[in-house]
Amino acid sequence: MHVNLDRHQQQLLLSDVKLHHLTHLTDYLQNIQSPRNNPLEQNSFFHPISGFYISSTDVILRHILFDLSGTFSSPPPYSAYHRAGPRKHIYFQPSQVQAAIVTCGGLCPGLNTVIRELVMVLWDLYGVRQIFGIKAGYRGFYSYEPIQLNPKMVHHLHRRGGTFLQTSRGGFHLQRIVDSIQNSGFNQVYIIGGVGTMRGALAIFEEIKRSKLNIAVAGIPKTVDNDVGIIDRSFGFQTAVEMVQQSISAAHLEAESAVNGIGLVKLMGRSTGHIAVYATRRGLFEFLEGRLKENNHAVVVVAEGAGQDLIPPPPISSTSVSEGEAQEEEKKKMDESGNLVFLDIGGWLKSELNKWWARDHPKEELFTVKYIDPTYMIRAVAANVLVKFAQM
Ligand SMILES: Nc1ncnc2c1ncn2[C@@H]1O[C@H](COP(=O)(O)OP(=O)(O)OP(=O)(O)O)[C@@H](O)[C@H]1O
Ligand SMILES: O=P(O)(O)OC[C@H]1O[C@](O)(CO)[C@@H](O)[C@@H]1O
Repeated sequence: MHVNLDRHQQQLLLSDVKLHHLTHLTDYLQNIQSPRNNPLEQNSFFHPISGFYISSTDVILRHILFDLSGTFSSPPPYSAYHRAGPRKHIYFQPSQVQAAIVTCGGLCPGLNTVIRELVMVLWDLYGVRQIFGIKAGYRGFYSYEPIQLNPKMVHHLHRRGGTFLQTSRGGFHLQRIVDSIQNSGFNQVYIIGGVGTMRGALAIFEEIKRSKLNIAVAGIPKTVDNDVGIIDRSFGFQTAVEMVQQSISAAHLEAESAVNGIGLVKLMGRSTGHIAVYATRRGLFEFLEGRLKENNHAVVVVAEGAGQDLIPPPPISSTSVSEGEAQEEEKKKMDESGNLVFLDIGGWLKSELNKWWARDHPKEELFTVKYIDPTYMIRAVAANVLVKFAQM
């Protein structure tokens, strides 16, 4: 990007933009059918207006904030990605599409809305009739019969939290999954999930490409943790933030209604946010001291991944454990997908706060800590806005 600024004129030239290549079926399949007009052209209810279709020159820049004064210049190249959305020409004949939809990982508000919109768009706008739900995450590809979906089945889904298809962690066996996709005749696979799920989707796609299969894979990122690269946030994030407000407000009221009251809230988000907490932890007690003097109450919000190295691990069942037992203990620290299972920073912090008060305030002043852990209430709710989807 070249920036040339003077008082009368501002000129911004876009160069040095690096468009990341998005592998297309035509990149590795020779005998692919020629593209056909999008069936939306013939749809009696939906008339695409000019500019509706996304073309290969529509891009989205990775960074959208720039300092044009040059004080904090960001070196090129500037990453750009293809935009998702409906194309004027498509490569699959809708009558030959067999679509599979799967949700993996933890819950996030809006999963059901995405499932519903996928089914509705495929069915109503594109005329696809073979749409299947894969039960319980990646393992569902090889462990359960697919569920055939239609608009009637998913009609009310957007009003419900959770995932109608169920979800799970672990169970990622690449070859079994790809074999099952192939044996079931799926040629469009929609994979909804977080960062782990997206890694899995990429591995599936790489295998499909390596085997030169005519199967499209679409990863639909969801995250309440904000830990999926490239995207700033996904559907459901706003709902989760809104849900948190109730807990923070409850913590605030509890704190305000006590003498020297502290409301403590633990929030999900894996390690997201813990850097900020690390940066401030040394001054936490000093900060609270001042806050209580000034306000008589305080609210502390702590990220679930914070301070893990400070919390003493739970005692190992026996002092002389065998190697096998020690390995079992190690495994308990990971969930089925290999994510670290966090120790409870909230419970530990509550007890540390009480100890601090007893130690440093010998005058027997009143002190209350109320700890709220809204963990699953934040994500196990319906999304507050409809997530609209119109891409294929
Ligand atoms: N590197 C990886 N390669 C292939 N599959 C993976 C990888 N990491 C995780 N998976 C699989 O992806 C699925 C979801 O992963 P995980 O449980 O970590 O949740 P997630 O997608 O990160 O979502 P959440 O944010 O809710 O944790 C699991 O079935 C897991 O086995
Ligand atoms: O459902 P589980 O396995 O308890 O997962 C909890 C984790 O899932 C998330 O809610 C979503 O990734 C994290 O914020 C949290 O650490």
